[in-house]
Amino acid sequence: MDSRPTSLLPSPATLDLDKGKSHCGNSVVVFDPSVLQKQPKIPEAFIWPRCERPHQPEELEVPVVDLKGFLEGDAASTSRTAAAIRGACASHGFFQVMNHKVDAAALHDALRVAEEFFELPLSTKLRARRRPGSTWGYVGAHADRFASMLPWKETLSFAYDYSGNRDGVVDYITSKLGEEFQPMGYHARYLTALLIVSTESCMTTCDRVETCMQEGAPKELSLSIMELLGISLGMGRDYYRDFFEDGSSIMRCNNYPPCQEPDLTLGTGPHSDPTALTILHQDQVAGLQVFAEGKWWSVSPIAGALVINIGDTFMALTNGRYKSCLHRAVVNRDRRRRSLAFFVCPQADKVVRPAKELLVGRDGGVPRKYPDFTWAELLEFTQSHYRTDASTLQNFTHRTGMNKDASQMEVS
Ligand SMILES: C=C1C[C@]23C[C@H]1CC[C@H]2[C@]1(C)CCC[C@@](C)(C(=O)O)[C@H]1[C@@H]3C(=O)O
Ligand SMILES: O=C(O)CCC(=O)C(=O)O
Ligand SMILES: [Fe+2]
Repeated sequence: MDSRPTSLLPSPATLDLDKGKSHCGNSVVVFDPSVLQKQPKIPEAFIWPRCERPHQPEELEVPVVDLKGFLEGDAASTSRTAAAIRGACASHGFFQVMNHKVDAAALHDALRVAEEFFELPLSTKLRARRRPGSTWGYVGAHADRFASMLPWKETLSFAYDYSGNRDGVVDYITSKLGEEFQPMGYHARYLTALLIVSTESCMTTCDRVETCMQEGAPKELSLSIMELLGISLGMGRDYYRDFFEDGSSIMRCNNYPPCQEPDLTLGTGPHSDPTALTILHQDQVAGLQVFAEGKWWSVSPIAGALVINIGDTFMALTNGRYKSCLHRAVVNRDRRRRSLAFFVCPQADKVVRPAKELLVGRDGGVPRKYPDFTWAELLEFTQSHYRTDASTLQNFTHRTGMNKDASQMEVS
């Protein structure tokens, strides 16, 4: 007889939250990785349809771009880098960057800090759980929002304010977990700063935190990539840098525990990121897969490199010239996997609209593919109305009635 748990309740690995219901009407359940990772049969809710199930694909050859020359102002190196990025973004939107000035020790520390959080007892983590509609906080398997095809992961997310004020992170952690967790709050603040800051290895950790906070350096890597994207599109280096300068981004730590039936589930389901750009640090355990040329490919970690991918919002800004590509994360039997995703987003109310230079083709005007929208609108759609997948932008367009003749819309 099949002893598979049919639901998440009342397994010891799960817990009723506030005896409540989620906003979609399901019992609110959470999963405890310390129990679930040892269960020989995973609960039904984590099983994905056969057509979505993972396999071991070949490696996708994505360009590994060395940022050294560009960051030092070398013109020849900058145009080679921009050309490599142009090729990747026009086909699948994925590339990796080396010599990005985020030091390896800082990334290692960031993963360790995230791990410290994920190893806390479930009841403690739940004190920091994300509230419906918010991007902040701890989430286990998205069981508060969805009832089936649950992802085999837990996440901790923070809004990342480009103004350089990260005290909100400390306040959030201490208000949810208690004053005794203030050091972890500072670690989390440190973590949000580390991923995108230029640091010098001789500085102590404290010095680095202070530098991040005082000089507002944390946004530099994402804005450097925006410069390269601008150059690669012939828009000049400042165009997207300026657009994203006051951005409102999201930092997310993902923890994918081991799973005894890894072939039946997914760590993160197939989706395109709704955001503009994602900077991803994976630990040394492979798991990221990209759908290109009609099949799934692996994008394995390269020591020292960060994975960059274009999201739906940047695809819309380029009227579809640069692609936001379907990807997912798989899990495995023996090793937990961790990743840090920095989702770069425009300021919430800024209108996302392609520049007129990108609406000119060989034979004249090119019709608009997407309507004007704001990041606040698209974010609200993904959090309240639609589970992010391959067609988020398309469905967002239809749902909001913005599919009126987009080609007639005003251009900037
Ligand atoms: C705005 C966002 C929604 C998600 C987090 C950020 C950027 C990526 C989105 C997500 C990771 C895409 C896969 C599905 C999702 C539900 C997840 O598995 O976490 C998405 C995030 C979310 O809706 O919380
Ligand atoms: O963990 C990964 O490798 C990818 C996660 C991802 O795609 C996401 O969080 O959007
Ligand atoms: Fe993603």
